[in-house]
Amino acid sequence: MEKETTKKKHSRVVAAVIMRNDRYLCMQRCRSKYEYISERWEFPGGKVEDGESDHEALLREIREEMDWDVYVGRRIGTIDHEYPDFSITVAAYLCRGGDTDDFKLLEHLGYKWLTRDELGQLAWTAADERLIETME
Ligand SMILES: Nc1nc2c([nH]c(=O)n2[C@H]2C[C@H](O)[C@@H](COP(=O)(O)OP(=O)(O)OP(=O)(O)O)O2)c(=O)[nH]1
Repeated sequence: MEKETTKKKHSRVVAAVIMRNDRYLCMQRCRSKYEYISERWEFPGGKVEDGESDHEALLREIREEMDWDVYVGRRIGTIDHEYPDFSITVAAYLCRGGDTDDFKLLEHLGYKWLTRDELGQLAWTAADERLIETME
């Protein structure tokens, strides 16, 4: 009974949907204790810290994960998703990076630039699968 009433931890997450020409930057997460996100594909980003704006969080996360500076554009979607152990609200922003891949994979296993039609080839996190469905 106790377990059923225990509230899951909720986090606010920002994700950078980085476009170059007609391609999207897709990043593969590392192994995780949660099998449902382990090695899944995602848009780079992470949890928003207290007192931080989405914009600040995105710039900080992309620097931490990729040592890269991006231009953050408009918000393209917000998804509330409940995973078995926690829940998140992901706000996705359309972003642009430089013209070359001069970033590092400090926290990811790999990356791919894919067109909208190719995105379905990857094993995305469940939240991102829903986000991608909403993208034209
Ligand atoms: N970064 C990112 N996280 C996502 C996406 N989709 C999705 O479900 N998530 C989930 C996976 C994680 O549980 C959570 C983000 O946490 P994170 O581990 O990437 O961020 P963080 O570095 O701030 O977290 P932490 O390791 O310090 O706890 O949101 C996405 O597109 N990008």
